Amino acid sequence: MTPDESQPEYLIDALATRHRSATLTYAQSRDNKIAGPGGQMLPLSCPESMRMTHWMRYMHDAILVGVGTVSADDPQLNTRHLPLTSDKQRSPRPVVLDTLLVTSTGCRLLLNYRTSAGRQPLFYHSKDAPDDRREALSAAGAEMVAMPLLNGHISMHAVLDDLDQRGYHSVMIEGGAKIIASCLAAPNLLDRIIVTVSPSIVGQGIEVEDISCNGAYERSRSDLALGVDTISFYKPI
Ligand SMILES: NC(=O)C1=CN([C@@H]2O[C@H](COP(=O)(O)OP(=O)(O)OC[C@H]3O[C@@H](n4cnc5c(N)ncnc54)[C@H](O)[C@@H]3O)[C@@H](O)[C@H]2O)C=CC1
Ligand SMILES: Nc1nc(O)c(N)c(N[C@@H]2O[C@H](COP(=O)(O)O)[C@@H](O)[C@H]2O)n1
Repeated sequence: MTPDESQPEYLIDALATRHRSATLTYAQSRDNKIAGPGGQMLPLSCPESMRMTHWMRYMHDAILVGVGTVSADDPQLNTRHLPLTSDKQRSPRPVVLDTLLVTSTGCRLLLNYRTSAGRQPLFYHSKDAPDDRREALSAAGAEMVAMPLLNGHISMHAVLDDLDQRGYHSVMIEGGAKIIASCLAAPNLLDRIIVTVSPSIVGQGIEVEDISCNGAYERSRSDLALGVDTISFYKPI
């Protein structure tokens, strides 16, 4: 089953992939916040840009978040805002970076998989993660992949390489703040960055870097107005 509307042309162009392609994308306020105080999830995207985000999910093989995002938001990472996508395979494979395997076995990603409402989540973790956590998450439905750590973190390049070898060539990276910072710090990792900028001012909250001030990326096309939001597209220089 496919959505009853065609994929937006600007996304087909913006997501044109080569081998092993990574898109970093998230929603932020005008003052660069992606969440409220204490990591509280914020409804930043307007309905039109949220729909675009779900189109992006639909157009990638896998979707990656950090464990901080799973703990704070309990996300589903599916394409439910698109019409007629009851075929769960139309959603990208969920991927979680969880160094010490602290994810709750009751999280929605695992619950959806156990109830046949979502794809099996893939968890990347440290080889030193506790055995009992690995066993618990595995029993709850997660597929587990142990990785060596680089400066205390799982290497983003190693994860994308591993996903590529598993057949997940295009990966949409949604956050959160630490994952975004790691991606921006890793040379030659990202093929593109697509940021939804809401007109809201959040004040206190979790902040991300202003990409337009990052010397490694430049605008790849002019901004797009979607509802009340602005979508900004960047590519590596
Ligand atoms: N507005 C938006 O579009 C989005 C907002 N968020 C927000 O972000 C917040 C969560 O962000 P964070 O707490 O920073 O957690 P996070 O989601 O960035 O996860 C960070 C954790 O991932 C693990 N990790 C493994 N390898 C890593 C690597 N190479 N680099 C970084 N982390 C690695 C570590 O355990 C680390 O503590 C939540 O409040 C959530 O609401 C998350 C996604 C999108
Ligand atoms: N595009 C976008 N706009 C917002 O306003 C958001 N708060 C987010 N958050 C991201 O989406 C995840 C939730 O996904 P589900 O709705 O549960 O499928 C959340 O964890 C963030 O990654 N994104």
